[in-house]
Amino acid sequence: MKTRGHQGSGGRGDGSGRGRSGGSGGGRGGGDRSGGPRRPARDPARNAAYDVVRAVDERDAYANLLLPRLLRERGIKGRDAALATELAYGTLRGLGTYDAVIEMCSDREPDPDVRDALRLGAHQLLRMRVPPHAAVGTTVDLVRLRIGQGAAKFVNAVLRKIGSRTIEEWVPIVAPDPAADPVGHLAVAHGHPRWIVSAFRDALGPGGGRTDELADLLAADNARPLVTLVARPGRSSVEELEETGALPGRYSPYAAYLREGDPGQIEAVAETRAAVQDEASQLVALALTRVPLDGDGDEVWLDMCAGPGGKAGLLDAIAVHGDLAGLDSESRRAGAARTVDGAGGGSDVDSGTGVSSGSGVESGTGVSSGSGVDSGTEVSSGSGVEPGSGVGTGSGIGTGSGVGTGSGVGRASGSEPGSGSAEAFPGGARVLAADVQYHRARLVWETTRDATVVTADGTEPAWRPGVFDRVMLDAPCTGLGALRRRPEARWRRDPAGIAELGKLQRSLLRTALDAVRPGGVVAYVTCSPHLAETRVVIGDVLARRDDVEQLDARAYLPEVDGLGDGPHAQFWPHRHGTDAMFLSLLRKRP
Ligand SMILES: C[S@@+](CC[C@H](N)C(=O)[O-])C[C@H]1O[C@@H](n2cnc3c(N)ncnc32)[C@H](O)[C@@H]1O
Repeated sequence: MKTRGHQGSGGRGDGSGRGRSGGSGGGRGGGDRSGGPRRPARDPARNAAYDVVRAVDERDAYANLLLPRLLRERGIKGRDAALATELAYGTLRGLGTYDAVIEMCSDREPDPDVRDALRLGAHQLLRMRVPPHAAVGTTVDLVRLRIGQGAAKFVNAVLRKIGSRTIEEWVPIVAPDPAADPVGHLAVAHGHPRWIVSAFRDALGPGGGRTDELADLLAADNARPLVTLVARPGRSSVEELEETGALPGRYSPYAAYLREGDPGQIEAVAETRAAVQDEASQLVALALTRVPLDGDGDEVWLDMCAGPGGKAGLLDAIAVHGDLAGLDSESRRAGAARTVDGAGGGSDVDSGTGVSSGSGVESGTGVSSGSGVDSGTEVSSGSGVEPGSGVGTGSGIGTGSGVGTGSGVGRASGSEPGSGSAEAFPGGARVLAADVQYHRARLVWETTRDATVVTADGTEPAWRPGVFDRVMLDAPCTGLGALRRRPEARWRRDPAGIAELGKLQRSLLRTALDAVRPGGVVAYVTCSPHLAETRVVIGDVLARRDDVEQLDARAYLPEVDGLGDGPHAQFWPHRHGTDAMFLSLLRKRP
């Protein structure tokens, strides 16, 4: 994983001169490795952190998947686990800054394995409260054990030089002059690729794009996020989560912050009545359910890109049980909802008989002709929608019948819409959750209760146009809004990928708008504030159609300030403590 190419324009600031490494002056120190890497004998936290940083660098491993596995396999717990986590994630977040300092302090390009050890040492010296002698000593020990004596000498010399200054002293030396190149300066100072800092500045906009606010945003990206839980309405409650030590959320009526511990150990989470979900992710789903619809009916909702199921899990619960803690139902739902009158024509949601003639979505037996999901298609394992194969009645994943023979993700029995609560949405609603990837659709199936789940490509819809009352399009995106959760992600993203994603986002938005009925509403959501994935996509798609009206999304989130100038709503880590989630609400004109 290279970082330098993404950084500011360099700038050896005050010209203080390159440090000399001293020592044996080499990455590997004369090839004294004896028979491959030795087994780490001690300091399990640093060894685990080093292994994670190496794996990310060498083979593009995902730190947030690998680290928990290593901790488990090696029996690393408690303070050691916390130390390993801080070392690995902090090092990966700060790579750009540390590489600039390492470059200044080395007389040659270190070998990749040595460079990773230097990064680990630099993080301890510059951003952790590890005493310098311990930071240097433990890193040198690790290098001696894992790489060799010569490399250890080199690392010792470079780390001593790094430790001779604080991070505040290093930044002016290694980063470009902030007056001449503010973006380049912030990129190095806060360890972000330059193009991402630029994109954030653009997204913060003229009022918010002040350098100090940009710096706050980048700093928030480097802070470890709180684990936020969602208590799915009708299935769990914030009070239940509070009993486990969690604190109530700031904005979402369903949010609770976990102060410590493994969320998987919480009973409500284990039973999928609650889940880990960023607060902004909860709020964009909630906002979609709060928009009054024009016209009759509010019973069939589509989550078009549902995997792994965070928003689908909440929508599914609200659909069945109502927004138990949100706006009152009158203001939320101006449109009169039809009551569900059992199976048959005219009813959009029904339990027990599948998606049947004239109907929308239903749990139970799959998808049949004349329904919300077209006949002639099969939603099949791993391959999205295969045309021409019909919809069978074989078993889906889990119990009962699914969509397509042995292939879809189905549900054996639906509960009666609205059956869980007297305060249910009038008439109840049902969610069809789709994802193009079978394994992600499966995760949706595991986390939802009443939703019907299918593997389907949203760009080639397996459903008829105009059948859904509400559509959630949580589009595939760069994820630049969630960098604090994925420590290495910022170094992996490539601005070149945005154009390709943009095509997919436009295509999905067009089909989402086609899928919703006149008077219904679409939420276009990204976990990225990048304008090319947000406003530009909306602008391009709406420029080509006159049947869509853009709503002021902020009006449906009255509990949240600072969402921008509208009509979109943009969350920010430094303002809201959430991911930088973007929401646009679009109504199909009646
Ligand atoms: C941002 S994620 C959705 C996150 C999800 N809504 C949640 O809250 O957990 C985007 C999802 O879109 C899916 N996806 C990508 N292309 C798609 C397509 N053409 N049709 C349907 N889903 C697609 C991806 O597999 C991925 O699961």
